Amino acid sequence: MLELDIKAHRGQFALAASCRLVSPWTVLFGPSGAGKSTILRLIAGLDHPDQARIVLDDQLLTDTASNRHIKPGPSRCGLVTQRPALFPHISVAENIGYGITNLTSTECSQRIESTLALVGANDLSHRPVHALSGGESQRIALARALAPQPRLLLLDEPLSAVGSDARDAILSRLRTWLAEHKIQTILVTHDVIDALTTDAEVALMQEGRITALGPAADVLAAERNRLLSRLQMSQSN
Ligand SMILES: Nc1ncnc2c1ncn2[C@@H]1O[C@H](COP(=O)(O)OP(=O)(O)OP(=O)(O)O)[C@@H](O)[C@H]1O
Repeated sequence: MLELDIKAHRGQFALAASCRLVSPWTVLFGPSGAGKSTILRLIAGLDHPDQARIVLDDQLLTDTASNRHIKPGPSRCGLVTQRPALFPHISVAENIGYGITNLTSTECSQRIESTLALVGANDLSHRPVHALSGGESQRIALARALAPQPRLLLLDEPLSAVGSDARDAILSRLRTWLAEHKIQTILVTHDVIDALTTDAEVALMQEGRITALGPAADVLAAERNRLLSRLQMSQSN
């Protein structure tokens, strides 16, 4: 369970979010500029809040009142941003192995291989980073965040440049793997279908606030109906 109570300002934008995410897989949905990326960066500890208390199960990640926080990095959470920033001077495999600690080199190689399989990218293992396409870079950035097996994973539109069939396959494998490893995950997506097909708990964010939280079919009922009527209109034209 992830408990959030966060207040922050960015220029004119005010974020004030208070909620308890109990589902292991939450989709954070909302219009552009609602504050989705901002809240993920605050949870990851990369930005300073005005005030925050963030607790993951029994672990206090941030508490501004007592001035305590766990520093950003794999020991706090994994974060995949919209624009993957891979290390350009090392190989794909080395990028993925970067955050892995406490494993022998054989175990580390196995972990890299199995993580590459999860994102459907075993053939990219020895590629130089500069030779990756946008979608391939996103897969490797996702694998790099998964490899240390953090307790919390924050995914900000991680597969937006990957085609829909491949994305569905990766998300489906990922759901199973995350459940097996008990990794709580927040996924930001603009895609209603991603949220509906993964049967997610959805947090709706609008103007810096969480305005609804519940099963995708309830929270996204209006979006789903809009999508269906667009499909019907396109079929009748
Ligand atoms: N450093 C900053 N200074 C001023 N305004 C900022 C800053 N960072 C973010 N904002 C503003 O905060 C708001 C929320 O931005 P954020 O990137 O979190 O939205 P988002 O929901 O992730 O949007 P999108 O879906 O387009 O990625 C936006 O209006 C943005 O312009």
